Amino acid sequence: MTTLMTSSPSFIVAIDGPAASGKGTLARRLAATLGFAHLDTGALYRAVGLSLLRAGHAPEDGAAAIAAARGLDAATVLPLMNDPALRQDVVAVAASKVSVVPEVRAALLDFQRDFANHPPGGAPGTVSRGAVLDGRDVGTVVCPQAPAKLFVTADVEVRARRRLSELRNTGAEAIYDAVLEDMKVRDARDSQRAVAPLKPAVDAFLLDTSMMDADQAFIAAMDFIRSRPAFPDFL
Ligand SMILES: Nc1ncnc2c1ncn2[C@@H]1O[C@H](COP(=O)(O)OP(=O)(O)O)[C@@H](O)[C@H]1O
Ligand SMILES: Nc1ccn([C@@H]2O[C@H](COP(=O)(O)OP(=O)(O)O)[C@@H](O)[C@H]2O)c(=O)n1
Repeated sequence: MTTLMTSSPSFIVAIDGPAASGKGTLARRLAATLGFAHLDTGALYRAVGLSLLRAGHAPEDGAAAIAAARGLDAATVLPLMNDPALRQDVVAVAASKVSVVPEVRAALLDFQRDFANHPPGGAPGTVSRGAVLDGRDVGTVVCPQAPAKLFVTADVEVRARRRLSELRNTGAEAIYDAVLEDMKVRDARDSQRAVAPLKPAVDAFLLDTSMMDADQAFIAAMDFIRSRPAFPDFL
């Protein structure tokens, strides 16, 4: 990852979209190509959901969710990012329930903004020249000043098939109808909540990946990012 000792502003790529639209796959590849740091903001909400489930609380328990979100810091969250337990469907559902609570969202905001503005480099104490964050409200709330915003989507049936094969590849037992239904309920909850609902930023580039493979989505996203006036000339 590129390191930098100057104080040039971080170039932020904000990627939002519904479940299994391909935003995480795209964000990881963009970050690797550009030499930027990557933050999967959904993993923060999943970490709150998972800690509630592990402590035996219902995901609807707002007070427990607020306490869990306030207790997360970089030292606890970053090692959790690759924990396979975060990827379970039950954790995704819990994440979407805790993410409705405004105090939970507020508790996670500073961490996300700090990551975007001071993205960590590959070695301790270094920073990257930019950051790619993916989630639901990165372009609208977390980093509304980001020079490159993308809204990645796909038909819900396509997304359900993608998530089904992803779950089955991890050895989980999953049924298409149940995955599709869960996804519809989660999409509705994410889009209809009062605070930071899932929606494209007004200046977001809309990328419908229903008929695209991951390579085609990557090429379209890179073309858009390179076309942004603030795109750094060192890349
Ligand atoms: N454009 C694409 N076409 C087909 N499959 C894709 C595409 N992008 C991602 N996938 C696959 O779909 C699944 C969900 O992608 P992911 O990036 O995790 O979505 P999200 O982060 O939006 O939930 C993964 O198994 C991934 O490999
Ligand atoms: N920036 C974000 C990211 C995720 N979330 C919530 O966290 C849940 C899990 O997010 P995710 O990105 O890990 O989910 P997938 O898109 O991978 O299925 C979402 O359904 C949202 O409810 C959010 O509210 N805001």
